[in-house]
Amino acid sequence: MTVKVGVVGAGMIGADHVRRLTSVVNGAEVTAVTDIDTDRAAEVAASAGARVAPSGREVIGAADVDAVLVASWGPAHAESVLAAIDAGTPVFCEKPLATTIEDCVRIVDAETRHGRRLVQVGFMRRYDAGYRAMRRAVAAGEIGTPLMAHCAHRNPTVPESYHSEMATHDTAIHEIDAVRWLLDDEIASARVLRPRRTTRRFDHLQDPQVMLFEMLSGARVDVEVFVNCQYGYDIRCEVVGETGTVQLADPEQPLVRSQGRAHTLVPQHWKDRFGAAYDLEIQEWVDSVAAGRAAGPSAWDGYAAAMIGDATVRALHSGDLVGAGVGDRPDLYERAADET
Ligand SMILES: NC(=O)C1=CN([C@@H]2O[C@H](COP(=O)(O)OP(=O)(O)OC[C@H]3O[C@@H](n4cnc5c(N)ncnc54)[C@H](O)[C@@H]3O)[C@@H](O)[C@H]2O)C=CC1
Ligand SMILES: O=C1[C@@H](O)[C@H](O)[C@@H](O)[C@H](O)[C@H]1O
Repeated sequence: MTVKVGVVGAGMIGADHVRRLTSVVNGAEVTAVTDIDTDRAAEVAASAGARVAPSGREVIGAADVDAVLVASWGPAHAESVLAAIDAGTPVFCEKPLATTIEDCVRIVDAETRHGRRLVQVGFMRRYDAGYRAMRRAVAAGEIGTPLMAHCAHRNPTVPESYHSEMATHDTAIHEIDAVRWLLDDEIASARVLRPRRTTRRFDHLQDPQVMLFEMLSGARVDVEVFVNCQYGYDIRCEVVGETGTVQLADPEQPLVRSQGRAHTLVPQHWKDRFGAAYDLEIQEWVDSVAAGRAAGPSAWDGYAAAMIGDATVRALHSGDLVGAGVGDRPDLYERAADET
């Protein structure tokens, strides 16, 4: 079966996913593309030989669309995801699932009423070979009971429109999901430390930030977010257990020895660092649609990340310890131990 995909949002990552669906992934074809920027939609649709649709309404539920990929701006995600659930259409939604808790709850409720999972959220770390190896090591008990995790998320620079809350909602949201999944645990509370600010920042931006999470098990997680680190895109993670540690491996790069120096390259962009993970994420999504069973990060994971994100932002502003209050996972979202 070839899965016919309709795309809502053809910006930077939307266009990259269209390229991926068209020339990397097996078993998929892009049939329709929409974007509020109609020139952009036309250009990206042409690159895939797809039709241009005037809005999401002409994509979601259309006869030539088996599944929908949502890569519009965060505030527009909920409308498309809810429309897809209403049409009974599988939907891949880039992170965040939605930008308000209320919309995340609406999505979880709609999917629960539907009775079958349709939504996958774009937390691509779960498809990265290094993170998968770490999760296998933790799950196999190789490091004993996890006690702590240390993470860092560094971007070289961000545009001026990036503000302090985005360090959580846009950036650390990946670590929030990754540690819940790596440790098979839930985040219970958050605190945020404000280190000395880099001078290479905008006045409105607290950068870096250090987020401190306590898991329900009592394990502690620290996440450094530093989005103007200048030197590259650098993602780090180490889980410390009772009898050992497991550390995220950097993607393989050649080590060059030349002119008395040894050096290797640091990726400059998330597209390069996680390119293979995005490929696998979209391939596994297409495969799950073809098989008729949703897998991967769920709407519940998107909701949980939003709850924890809100608590983290409140902690940033107040300086207090703030409870996340995620609550119990509904039965629909219980997952098999080997699932992503
Ligand atoms: N998983 C990951 O690592 C990444 C995820 N993202 C997420 O992907 C989403 C898109 O990000 P970018 O591509 O970087 O942004 P972008 O600004 O390049 O693209 C967003 C596109 O959505 C369009 N759009 C906005 N509202 C729309 C609507 N109602 N209907 C149709 N199109 C609409 C805009 O015109 C724009 O072309 C965001 O949610 C972002 O957080 C972005 C980068 C990396
Ligand atoms: O999702 C992403 C961006 O939206 C975000 O702005 C970056 O900080 C992340 O590294 C990237 O993975």
